[in-house]
Amino acid sequence: MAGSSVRGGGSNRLPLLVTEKPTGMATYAYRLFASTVLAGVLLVWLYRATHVPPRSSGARWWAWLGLSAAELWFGFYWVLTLSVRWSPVYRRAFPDQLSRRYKEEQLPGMDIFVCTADPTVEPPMLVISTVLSVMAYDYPQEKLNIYLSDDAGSIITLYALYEASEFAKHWLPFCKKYQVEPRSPAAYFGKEATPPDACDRKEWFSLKEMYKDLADRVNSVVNSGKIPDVSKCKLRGFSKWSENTSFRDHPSIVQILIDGNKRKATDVDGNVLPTLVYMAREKRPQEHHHFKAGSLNALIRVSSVISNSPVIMNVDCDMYSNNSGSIRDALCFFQDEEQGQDIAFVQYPQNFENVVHNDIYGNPINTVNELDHPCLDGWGGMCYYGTGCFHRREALCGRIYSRDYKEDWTRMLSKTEDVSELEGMAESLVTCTYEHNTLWGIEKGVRYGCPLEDVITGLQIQCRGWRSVYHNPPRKGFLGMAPTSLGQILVQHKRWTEGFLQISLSKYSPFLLGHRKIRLGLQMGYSVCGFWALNSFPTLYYVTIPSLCFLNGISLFPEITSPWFLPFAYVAVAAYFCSLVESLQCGDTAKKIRVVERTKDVAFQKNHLIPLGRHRHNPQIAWYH
Ligand SMILES: O=c1ccn([C@@H]2O[C@H](COP(=O)(O)OP(=O)(O)O[C@H]3O[C@H](CO)[C@@H](O)[C@H](O)[C@H]3O)[C@@H](O)[C@H]2O)c(=O)[nH]1
Ligand SMILES: [Mn+2]
Repeated sequence: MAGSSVRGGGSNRLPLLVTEKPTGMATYAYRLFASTVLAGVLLVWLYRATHVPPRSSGARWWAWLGLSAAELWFGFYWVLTLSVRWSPVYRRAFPDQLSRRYKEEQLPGMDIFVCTADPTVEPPMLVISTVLSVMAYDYPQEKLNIYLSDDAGSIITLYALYEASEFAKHWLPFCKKYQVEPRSPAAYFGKEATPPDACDRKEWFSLKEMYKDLADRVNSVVNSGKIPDVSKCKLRGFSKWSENTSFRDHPSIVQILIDGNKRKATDVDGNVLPTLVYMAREKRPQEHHHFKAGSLNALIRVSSVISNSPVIMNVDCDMYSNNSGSIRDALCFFQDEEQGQDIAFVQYPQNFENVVHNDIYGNPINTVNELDHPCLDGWGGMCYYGTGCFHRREALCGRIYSRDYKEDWTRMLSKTEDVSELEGMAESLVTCTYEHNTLWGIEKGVRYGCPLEDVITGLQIQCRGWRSVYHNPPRKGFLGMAPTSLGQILVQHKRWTEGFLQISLSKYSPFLLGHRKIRLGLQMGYSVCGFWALNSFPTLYYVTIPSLCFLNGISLFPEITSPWFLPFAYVAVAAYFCSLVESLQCGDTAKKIRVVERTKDVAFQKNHLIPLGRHRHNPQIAWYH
């Protein structure tokens, strides 16, 4: 793919990042092809306009009218899709250069947010495996701060997190010593049945055993619904739950499980551990909580008094870090002197671990990951889709981009020593009423009031002058769970398409909100998803009406011997052929089979990890190999 490339960094230094474009030849060939299709589309429109049957032909006239409208729509939609084919860019980061340029102590602090909402569909073991995977990033531990938002306000999740904080003391040094990948213990032990050569066998088995014990303890608490009394003495937070507490009605709870500042918070090798915080914002039945957007905004505020790092990363609890180098990769973008100034966020693709190569439901979304997103990036604005994304805190909190703004990457919060004072302060920021009459959810933080809050948030950030980039390294940054049954897929797609359509038809449409603020290509790029749902009407019309007319002897298309037949045939064949080639190039296969149940190690899963049949996307399959 590499054609021309733009280098970042100072002119006499090696770059932190390189931006590559396809070769000139490939681009011109595609554009030439696209113009022939455009000519075909115009001819189809011309045919429809010049061969309208007389009004008196009744059904034929009506069918003709509908068909013309459908073809007009398809043509318009195809023009929109040109924007996500036009000029892809591919980014490469050079973390080695980052470490050459900056000493470890000069690297910025990093706040990582994990969201969970329901311990029955997102089992605590899944949540803490994700938490452990992000705690184990290859990054100075004293600069890492992990926050878990629990929208279920579940004491069991806090208990699981407490267990995870103890296990981390063994897991983190082990990961570092043996360069373990991936660093989610569930995914790692699920994949590796025996110790790799580099590992000390005894150490490996004892760690695996320790993990099994942890899973046993957590799962037995999940099953009994009661946490052991001895654990209760260990954390102040446990006392916040009372008889009347429910997930819809409870006070705010902030518990710092590991205080990275404290000397005693060290792993078994004596290295500091990352800060680990549990948060359940206050919930009252009469107050709206704004779902995930509300919890992300609460996390932004809580973290602002505990660590206030200039970079924030967020993941869903079912999406673990699969690459311990992602933080350093992302920093190459923010810290590049030439290209990084105006970057607000770096979005990683959504990849799934539970799909097979020939997935029938198209879950791997290969063309979107390999082509659409690089094109959005090419227009200066990859969208934000809610997980696997690194944000500049200032941009997320509403700052308008200006050339003179210089980020102070090394800023540190002068921390209050007293942990319970800090917790109290943080708790006061996540009460139900805190956001009343503020700009939270409007101009600040993640937007409220729309099913795709993340996409609008990203668009708003771009409208404030910032740019965003897409990074898709060979070793995937994050792996999540894809829905596996037709029912679940339909529900998810309905939510996405509805959400996108709602945006496109509202005042937040990329054409209105982005007018003169983002490039036309990007507005069109957003609209590809935005208007996707509308395709269903012309498609339904196209597959039913002409067939019905055909059965009744009403002709709507040119005779095969007529020259007008050519544009119809060409447009159809060219469009399908092009999308087949694209899919194959992006890693799809022509074969499609169903996601298969993984039977490997089922006994291990059953006994030691998550009770099967709990995860919402995956009722039949345990969520790891
Ligand atoms: O009230 C809520 C509801 C959800 N979540 C969390 O939000 C995440 C995503 O929710 P989920 O129901 O799993 O939605 P998906 O459809 O799987 O998520 C996709 O679509 C969402 C809406 O665009 C994005 O926010 C997600 O990042 C993206 O993975 C999960 O971690 C939940 O725990 C909360 O924290 N609070
Ligand atoms: Mn999900």
